[in-house]
Amino acid sequence: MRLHGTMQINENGHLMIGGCDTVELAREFGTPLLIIDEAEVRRRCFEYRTVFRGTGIEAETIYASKAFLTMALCRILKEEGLGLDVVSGGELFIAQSAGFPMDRVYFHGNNKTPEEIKQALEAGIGRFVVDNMQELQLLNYLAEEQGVTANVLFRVTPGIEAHTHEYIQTGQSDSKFGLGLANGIAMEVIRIASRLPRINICGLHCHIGSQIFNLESFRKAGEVMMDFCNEIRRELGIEIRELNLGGGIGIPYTEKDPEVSIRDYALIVADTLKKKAFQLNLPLPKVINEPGRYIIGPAGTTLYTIGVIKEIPGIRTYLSVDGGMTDNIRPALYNARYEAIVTNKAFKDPIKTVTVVGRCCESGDMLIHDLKIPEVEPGDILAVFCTGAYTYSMASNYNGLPRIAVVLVNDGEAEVIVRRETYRDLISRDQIPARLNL
Ligand SMILES: Cc1ncc(COP(=O)(O)O)c(C=O)c1O
Ligand SMILES: N[C@@H](CCCC[NH3+])C(=O)O
Repeated sequence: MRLHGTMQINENGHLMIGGCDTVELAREFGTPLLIIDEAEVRRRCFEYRTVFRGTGIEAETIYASKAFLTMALCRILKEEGLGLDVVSGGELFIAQSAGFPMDRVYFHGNNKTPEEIKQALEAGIGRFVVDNMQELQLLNYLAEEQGVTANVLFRVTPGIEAHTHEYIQTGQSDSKFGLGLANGIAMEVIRIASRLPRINICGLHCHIGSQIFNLESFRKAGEVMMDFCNEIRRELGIEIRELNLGGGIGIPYTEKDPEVSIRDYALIVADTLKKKAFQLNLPLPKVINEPGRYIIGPAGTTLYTIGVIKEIPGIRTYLSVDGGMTDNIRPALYNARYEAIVTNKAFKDPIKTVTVVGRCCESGDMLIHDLKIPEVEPGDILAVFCTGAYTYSMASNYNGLPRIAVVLVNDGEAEVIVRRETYRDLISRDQIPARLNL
């Protein structure tokens, strides 16, 4: 069992995070509860932001909001000097509301609406990551209307299949994202962009997928992108100065997963770009990294209260908790694996294997298939590790379950950064047509 970030077990055998006793946190704030370890978020931001130092490559790190975004997190990211990748007007609005510096915002998405593009232009965001020809034309038109210029990166699908779950691969040619390299569409769109008055071409972007452990995929992506920079210079006479290599570094959810070193990642990227730049006589581009999971995943832990324990003799023990696929869809969606401990019995030896399930009306609502735990009883608290990324941000109200609260812990202090939803929230947007009045 791997403990993450500031986790410790105290003398009572309770799990501590950020100097707070998780058993106390469960009592004070209720469960399910997502705990974010602030020091660990900051440490990971710092690590990413400084990892290219000494490689001779200029680098910038922007956090992929889709992994988890709240206004408090925006403030932390701002202080840590990161930028922000947003994929919707909604994520942009959260950043705007938190006073995040707009010039550090990158706007992604394969189907941005005219309203979202206008919102982003008015906000004065740093970069649009243009995904397709329609968007390019629309962006130029709307920028013209506002009398501004849009700074643009082009999202390219480099034709690389990263070794990860097929639902989270994005770099292959047959993808809804980005401009194809092999079929010439990327070059064609950039050619058109170079003639559009309101488009300022800053660079290229690619993102080959998520939860990737094999760093060689990033080497290949770097090579393909540098070759493409060379072609652009040859055909259009444009020098590409910014290269966004996306996110996607994998994290160890369980002891079986390897731990990827972002130092190794930075060395591979720097080595690849330097070699290619030398070979092709190209300027070294600035590298932009876009991690989501790496920054927030291990910094998050979800607390649940154990409820019904159902033993089917000779087959299995189901241990039900008070959350499930509504606060963490990943096991159901990607067959994702997690580790957990009973936080009030952390010193007790495991004596049996159980299947941890949620409370939704779905047989697929499983959180952990085989968890070894000590003797437990209803009311014990289960802490599931590494749940910061793509959990709260993918949460739903399925089965009328209110979304869970999020608490930020640091140095023995715990503060709510997202309050728990109430039943009132569940009906707050409902309207009853007058004809249905009683
Ligand atoms: C364009 C883009 N950038 C960055 C990310 C962040 O990926 P990860 O959380 O795996 O680092 C994603 C998600 O896969 C993405 O689609
Ligand atoms: N939501 C996914 C990753 C997809 C990232 C977005 N491109 C996950 O939980 O692993």
